[in-house]
Amino acid sequence: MKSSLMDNIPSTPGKFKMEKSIYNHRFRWHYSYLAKLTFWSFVFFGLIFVFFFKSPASSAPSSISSSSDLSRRSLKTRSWGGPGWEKRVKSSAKIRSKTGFSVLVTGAAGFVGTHVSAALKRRGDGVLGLDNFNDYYDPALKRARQALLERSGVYIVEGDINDAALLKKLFEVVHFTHVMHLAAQAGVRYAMQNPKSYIHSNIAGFVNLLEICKNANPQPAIVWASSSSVYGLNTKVPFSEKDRTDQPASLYAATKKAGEEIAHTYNHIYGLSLTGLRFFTVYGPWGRPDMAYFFFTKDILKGKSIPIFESINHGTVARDFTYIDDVVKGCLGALDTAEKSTGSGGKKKGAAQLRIFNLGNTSPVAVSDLVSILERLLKTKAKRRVMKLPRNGDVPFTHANISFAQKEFGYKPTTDLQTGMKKFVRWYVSYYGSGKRTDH
Ligand SMILES: O=C(O)[C@H]1O[C@H](OP(=O)(O)OP(=O)(O)OC[C@H]2O[C@@H](n3ccc(=O)[nH]c3=O)[C@H](O)[C@@H]2O)[C@H](O)[C@@H](O)[C@H]1O
Repeated sequence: MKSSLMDNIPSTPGKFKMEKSIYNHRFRWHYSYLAKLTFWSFVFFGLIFVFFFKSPASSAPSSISSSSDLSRRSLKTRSWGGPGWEKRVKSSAKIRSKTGFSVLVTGAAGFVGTHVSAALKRRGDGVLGLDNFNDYYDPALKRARQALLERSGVYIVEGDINDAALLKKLFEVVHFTHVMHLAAQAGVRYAMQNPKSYIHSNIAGFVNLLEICKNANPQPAIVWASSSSVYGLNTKVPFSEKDRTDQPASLYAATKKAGEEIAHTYNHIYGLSLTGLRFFTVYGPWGRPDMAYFFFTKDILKGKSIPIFESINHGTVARDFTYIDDVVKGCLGALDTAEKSTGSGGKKKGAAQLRIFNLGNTSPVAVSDLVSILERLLKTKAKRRVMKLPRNGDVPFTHANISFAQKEFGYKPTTDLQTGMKKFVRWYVSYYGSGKRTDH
């Protein structure tokens, strides 16, 4: 008898210890009632599930909808999707001049991204930003840059370049003519601490973006940030685009070099127009706190000692420091001379443009001279701690030959380190005060 009761009642049998003969009818009634309840509960929760996971704000291709992804997405409310969001995206990307572009700027809350976005917007291009606001350095600075851009009409979508669904959606909402791809894991030395972040952003993220661009119709032209670090252990100076770049000294450099090779592949197979820009130690207002000139400034003001690297036999370590406004001009020049991609819907129709340019200053300065400039501007003596260049991926010097960029789009840097640092220090003091704040 017990077994038949168990057969009939699928759940919590202990609650139903009753005599079959007397309660037979009641049982059947309970059973059918429970079955209906269970059925409608399934329908109800099923509808809730469909509503939350299949709404436009969270639509994702099956490739990324593993259970862990789903739970992560359900915990973090999507910050994109919906009619209001699409309206904002369209308005930000709207071209406001006769010959303007519609540009997706990845890494728009980053240092170079913010300046480039503002410059494009100023001249009437439509600009939509994308940034994941990661905490590699103080996200508050990225938020402040975002606020700055918002005031000039640039909206930054919060998301990662690895998010295929988001990128796809952006290209559905806007027919971007250009992509200015500046999102990356930056920093040479940090690659030893967090190597995976470089693979995630600089390789996987770049490929993800190229996959979306190759399928877009029309395909955009892409200008993206490579790095002077690709020259690695090259000793021929000044560095020319024709020089060898097969000896990277850091994983950061290796991922940027990989990006250049990946760009070649997408250009070759799919007809994407691709221009890589090798930036040389870019500095200026709203800069990156992980860079030496930035934390030297902070530490000099605080009276903390600063490590100054020197190469073998007390040789100077030098950089071709390049001021942000000059780099922005280079970025715009590259965008303006970028030819259209030739493919559509993932198919190549003809040969497309593939370029690499150095964007440097062509006058390297020793790091110890940078410190002297900062001392003068800050009116404070630095506590110098000179030390041997650690084995951290840093190279002893960089020096750009910029004749190719000059020839192609008239690139001509005009700001020397003294002048540029003056502007940086003025911004730094107005933003952080003269050294008391410690939150960066
Ligand atoms: O051109 C690039 O493509 C790269 O430029 C930048 O790298 P770098 O040129 O290495 O700049 P940065 O770290 O400011 O060090 C400057 C100098 O200070 C020296 N340095 C550094 C730290 C220290 O404690 N002491 C020191 O002497 C150090 O040895 C170096 O000589 C970007 O960070 C990078 O993301 C990438 O864009």
